[in-house]
Amino acid sequence: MTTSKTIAILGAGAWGSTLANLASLNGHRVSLWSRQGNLALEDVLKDAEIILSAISMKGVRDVALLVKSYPLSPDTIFVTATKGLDPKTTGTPSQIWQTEFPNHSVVVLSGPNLSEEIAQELPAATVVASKNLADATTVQLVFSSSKFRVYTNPDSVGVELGGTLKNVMAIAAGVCDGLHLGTNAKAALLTRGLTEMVRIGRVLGANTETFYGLSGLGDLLATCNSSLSRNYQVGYQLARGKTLTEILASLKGTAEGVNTCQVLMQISQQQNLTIPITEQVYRLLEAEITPQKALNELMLRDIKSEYH
Ligand SMILES: NC(=O)C1=CN([C@@H]2O[C@H](COP(=O)(O)OP(=O)(O)OC[C@H]3O[C@@H](n4cnc5c(N)ncnc54)[C@H](OP(=O)(O)O)[C@@H]3O)[C@@H](O)[C@H]2O)C=CC1
Ligand SMILES: O=C(CO)COP(=O)(O)O
Repeated sequence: MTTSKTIAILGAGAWGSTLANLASLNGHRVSLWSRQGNLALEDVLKDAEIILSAISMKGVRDVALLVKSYPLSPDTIFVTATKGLDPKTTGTPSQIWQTEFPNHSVVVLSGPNLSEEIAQELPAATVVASKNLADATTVQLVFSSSKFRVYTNPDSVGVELGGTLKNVMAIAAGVCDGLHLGTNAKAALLTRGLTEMVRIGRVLGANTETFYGLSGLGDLLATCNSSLSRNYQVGYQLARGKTLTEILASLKGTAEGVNTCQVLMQISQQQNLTIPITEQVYRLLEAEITPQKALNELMLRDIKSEYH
């Protein structure tokens, strides 16, 4: 346990509300802010020792700029729990927060954390990442409980990218299950998907090892095997013949993989990266191909060594 902290949580969606509850249960003073709530941002930020953002990617920059217009204590720690990439800069949410608040510590929180299971008090684990171990440890203590086990990691880029990149693979996994391709196909997809995540992560400055931990492989397994995942649902319903517009219209909450996939296509062109699974997911989301055609494209690529 740690001394009681004053915590502002920005974003009262599924994840922000769940994290707010975890911190409250540990005895912290938590205020939850969203555009539609009745608390004023200024009041929520006043005295905050920790500001945690669980805003969808599309709102992160606007909210960061809004927060910037209020006075903060120089010791306030930012925590970001968003899993997405910025279409404007191709950067991560933590990079946005760090750019806007260069003198503050920014900690990433990411892991296999389907919020509905955590809200049901089922056990789960996560990672808080920062080069500043003291600040990561502060956040670890805030959230740790018998139901929520929190690890630290110094590789914040790797931890953040694990949670972000797996969303694209979760769309692919949903397609795989929606087409009833079987267990072998799913194992092949997830394993090659992890290779692709590592390939992208390395050019963006992540440690390879991080992708084999909770925030990489762990989150890949959770999200790709659960119908609770919105990204998985997008893929599953595409395979069942729905259009993306129809799916997004009825989806509860945010499926970040749709936007992430577009940003990854930009990154792959800039960095000359080969990301075949992401590319097929992109073409499918753009309605350029059918799920069956995407499968064929992947199966009939040039044969090669597993290490490439
Ligand atoms: N749900 C989960 O299981 C997990 C989700 N995440 C990640 O957390 C993030 C949020 O997910 P989740 O809570 O599920 O999503 P929801 O769609 O449930 O909630 C999104 C939140 O972001 C806010 N928001 C969206 N756009 C803007 C904007 N332009 N300006 C201000 N606020 C905005 C919404 O505010 P408003 O209500 O005002 O629209 C809402 O509070 C995502 O990046 C997701 O990948 C990470 C781990 C687990
Ligand atoms: O990130 C998540 C689980 O770790 C939530 O996944 P979805 O956003 O696909 O629902």
